[in-house]
Amino acid sequence: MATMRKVLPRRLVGLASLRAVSTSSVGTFPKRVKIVEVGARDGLQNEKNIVSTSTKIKLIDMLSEAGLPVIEATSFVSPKWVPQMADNAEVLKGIQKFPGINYPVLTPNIKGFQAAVAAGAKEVTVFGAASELFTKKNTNCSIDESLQRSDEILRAARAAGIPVRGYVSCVLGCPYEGKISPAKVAEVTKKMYSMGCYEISLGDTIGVGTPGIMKDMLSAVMHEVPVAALAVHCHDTYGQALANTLMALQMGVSVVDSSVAGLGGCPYAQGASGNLATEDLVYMLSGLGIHTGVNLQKLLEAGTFICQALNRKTSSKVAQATCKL
Ligand SMILES: CC(C)(COP(=O)([O-])OP(=O)([O-])OC[C@H]1O[C@@H](n2cnc3c(N)ncnc32)[C@H](O)[C@@H]1OP(=O)([O-])[O-])[C@@H](O)C(=O)NCCC(=O)NCCSC(=O)C[C@@](C)(O)CC(=O)[O-]
Repeated sequence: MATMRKVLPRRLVGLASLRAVSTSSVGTFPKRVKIVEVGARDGLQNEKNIVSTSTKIKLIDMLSEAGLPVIEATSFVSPKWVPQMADNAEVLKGIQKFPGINYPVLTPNIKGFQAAVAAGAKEVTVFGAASELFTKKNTNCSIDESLQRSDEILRAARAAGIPVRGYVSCVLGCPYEGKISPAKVAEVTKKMYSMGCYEISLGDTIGVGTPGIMKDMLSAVMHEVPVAALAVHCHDTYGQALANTLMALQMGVSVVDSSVAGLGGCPYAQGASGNLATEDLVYMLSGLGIHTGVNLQKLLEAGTFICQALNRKTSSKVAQATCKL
């Protein structure tokens, strides 16, 4: 390694180590992981300054070039609540649709679903939470009402042949209620699954979880919902996102949400910081010999592009390491 450092610029040392796939036991890790890239939606929704539509479109096109299999494109929420997503239809219509890549969009109610379909959405995502107070702050309703809204969308989507993904937020803690019981997470996740969500992403919305809490929560949820239908979505506020994700992988989860450059945060979750950086996730999975289909170099370019557009430093450790020549 010391020799490599002398010969190769630091940027390439990192990339070279990616090729040195670990031959040690990977235990029960999945052979493949599907990455759901949420940077263009979760990453940008919290930005105070409005990002131009053309920048959003270019970012998504670059992420498509990098080979991400699922890219959340935007959300059809109320522009009064999240002004940054007001150009949802233009973004969805403007992006290149790569064959084999899904571009789901968030829909909070039937109005959002209808607007999404009119703009050409082929997949939508409903979102709820395991916390009453967060649900109220985020969508101005109770958990039950939120589930009813999701159910209405699921019925309409079924009739239109549109697959629906689901989110459950605050699975490892809530900014307003604090601790959330694994039983409550399991209950809400089970309801969403029974209503017809093909996959449910469990969100550590404010990034307070640690691997032990992730294990307890997932154990409870996996009693109710098959692990093949679960994903994890970790914010990195306390630097635990990669460790929490690794725990989930060891427990059989093979779908992981992440955000290019570690962008992210929910405007209605006080204290929420960025997501797990996709670059860091891809680097770790690659080192474990787990297939993602993502081209790290192109992903890094997408991260550089959006950070320059936002005039901010990347939160990805891999991007930081590979840029300092
Ligand atoms: C759910 C509502 C709409 C309720 O908001 P409300 O104010 O109770 O709704 P309303 O029905 O009274 O409507 C208010 C206005 O919004 C309009 N409206 C109503 N719906 C829509 C729509 N779909 N699209 C466009 N416009 C809409 C509606 O027409 C009306 O307009 P007005 O008559 O005043 O001119 C609102 O609370 C909302 O949009 N919330 C979304 C908040 C949000 O986007 N949060 C971030 C996403 S969740 C997240 O980030 C967490 C996650 C997923 O990443 C996972 C994790 O980390 O845990």
